[in-house]
Amino acid sequence: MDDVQNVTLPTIAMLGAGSMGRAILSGLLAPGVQVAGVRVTNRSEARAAELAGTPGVTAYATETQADANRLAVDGAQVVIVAVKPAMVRDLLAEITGSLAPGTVVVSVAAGVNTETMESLLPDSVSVVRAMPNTPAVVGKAVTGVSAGSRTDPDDLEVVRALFETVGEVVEVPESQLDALSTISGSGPAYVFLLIEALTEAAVQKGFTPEQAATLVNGTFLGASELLVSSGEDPAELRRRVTSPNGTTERAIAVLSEADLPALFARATDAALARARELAAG
Ligand SMILES: NC(=O)C1=CN([C@@H]2O[C@H](COP(=O)(O)OP(=O)(O)OC[C@H]3O[C@@H](n4cnc5c(N)ncnc54)[C@H](OP(=O)(O)O)[C@@H]3O)[C@@H](O)[C@H]2O)C=CC1
Ligand SMILES: O=C(O)[C@@H]1CCC=N1
Repeated sequence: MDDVQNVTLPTIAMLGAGSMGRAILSGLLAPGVQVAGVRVTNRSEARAAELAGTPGVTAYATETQADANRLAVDGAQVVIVAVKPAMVRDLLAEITGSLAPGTVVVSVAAGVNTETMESLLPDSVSVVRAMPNTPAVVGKAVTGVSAGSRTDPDDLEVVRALFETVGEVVEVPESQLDALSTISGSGPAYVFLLIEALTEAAVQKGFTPEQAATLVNGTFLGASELLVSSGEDPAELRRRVTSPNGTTERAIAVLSEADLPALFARATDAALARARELAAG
């Protein structure tokens, strides 16, 4: 991701311009990324209209143009499906007749597996699943990608290049993609929850909301950068903050009572169970 210069991508159709669709679009439209063309569809006209003015983008709203999705995929080499999981099957049924042989359909939808999607599309179309996360907006996504049964290495390379425009890409077997989603797909929400909680504690201690945001956001950013740039074990970095018999030790003792590893295991198990419900349709 550090060098997205000279990336050339084929014509892409993005179906669904919600949180995730727009986050991916921000990477595709970044300087240095050459895309043969970008077509975007969205159900509501308001969001499509916001994007319609973007240079290089053609936007359609299904609300006002019934064949918007079919128009967008016609001639596109890569189709990104970024609607809610419950809508994926209907959307694929809608576009199946408009896909050219060799098109790569990439779904970012949680749960819905490639076998289901392949069964709804022609044999000549390859299906890939991707699980990005919202830091794509700032070029810091982590995206898991998994090939379907009809995906050849070139297809996967295109998908990798596409998601590298918004961050890092990790290839995993599809059997692990829902688990990956519970970690990095949902992960930004866990981090924001921790930030919200620590900010609330700061405000309770008398800091203004602005001061609290500076203290907490700066601490998360600084700690993350320290972790990544030092390459050290987070447990060791934590120990360096925790002076023997000091203040942090008391705080960590309280936090440890909550058994955070067990709590995160339960939370991610719950997310995984939901992915399986979504897979069932
Ligand atoms: N949010 C996240 O962090 C992540 C989400 N995902 C996946 O991304 C997908 C989208 O999630 P998210 O962006 O959060 O959801 P949103 O509800 O924000 O986005 C979905 C978008 O799809 C549009 N839409 C609905 N039906 C159609 C249609 N038939 N044709 C074209 N557009 C349509 C909606 O339009 P309207 O303006 O009318 O609502 C909406 O803008 C989900 O499958 C989710 O599992 C994956 C990884 C992370
Ligand atoms: O909550 C969801 O279902 C999606 C998938 C991962 C992140 N957001």
